[in-house]
Amino acid sequence: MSVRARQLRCRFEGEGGPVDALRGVDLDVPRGAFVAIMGPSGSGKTTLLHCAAGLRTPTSGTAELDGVNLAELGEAALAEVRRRRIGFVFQAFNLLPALTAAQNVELPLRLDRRSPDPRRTAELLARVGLAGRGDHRPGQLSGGQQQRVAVARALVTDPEVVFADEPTGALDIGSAREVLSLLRHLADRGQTIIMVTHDPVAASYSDSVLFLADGLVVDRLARPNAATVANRMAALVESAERAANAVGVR
Ligand SMILES: Nc1ncnc2c1ncn2[C@@H]1O[C@H](COP(=O)(O)OP(=O)(O)OP(=O)(O)O)[C@@H](O)[C@H]1O
Repeated sequence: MSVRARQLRCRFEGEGGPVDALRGVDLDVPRGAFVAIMGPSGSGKTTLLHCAAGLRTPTSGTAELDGVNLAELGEAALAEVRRRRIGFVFQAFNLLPALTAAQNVELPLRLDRRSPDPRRTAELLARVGLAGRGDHRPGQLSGGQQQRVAVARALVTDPEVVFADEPTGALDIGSAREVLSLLRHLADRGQTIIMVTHDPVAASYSDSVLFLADGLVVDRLARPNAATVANRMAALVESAERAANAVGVR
């Protein structure tokens, strides 16, 4: 599934006044591409992911999946697209504490009134390194294990596009590598992957990196390697800090 956005703007009414999280962002991700989104904290990465996936309505601009403008879908059709065609890994995992790991993974199928196949659930848990943990509840799992349950849950419907918000943020190096290799494999098979990350090594698994700063796309990098990504990020963070200091001085 291709993902496209044009001139996305998103304004939040914050306590200290309005915040423009996105100020005109374009996104073009062809089917089967793996794109990483990076940028300093607060640059709009999560907001972009939510708008592109139809979880949030932008203030203006358009988000399209396979050429269909999400704003033109009714609530029911949009919910169906989200249930059947999109997988989303939330930054805060969003697991249900009363359900086991396996039940959490199967939830998107049950919400779609489909019967889960326990073998497929077990296989997915094994692929994220959680073989034999299916009957544990989130409270009995480490943060990294919970994050891997969240990744397995996003994949259970075999979605055409996976949006992942820092899917390796809580993982040790070995588990992160497993999850990233899995995402890379899915992209090579034709699933589209859009991943927010702070980690240059994670970004190096992608086909291209989009850099955001202050709600705008400020750079792009094709065929990234970790060192080049780290250099670009360092430059971006430095200029964001310089801009913040300049505002403070004024
Ligand atoms: N619900 C909200 N209400 C008010 N302001 C918000 C809301 N969500 C995000 N923002 C603001 O919008 C801006 C962009 O937030 P966003 O979470 O998209 O950034 P981010 O790049 O994902 O940050 P991080 O790397 O810290 O997760 C920030 O200034 C944030 O404080």
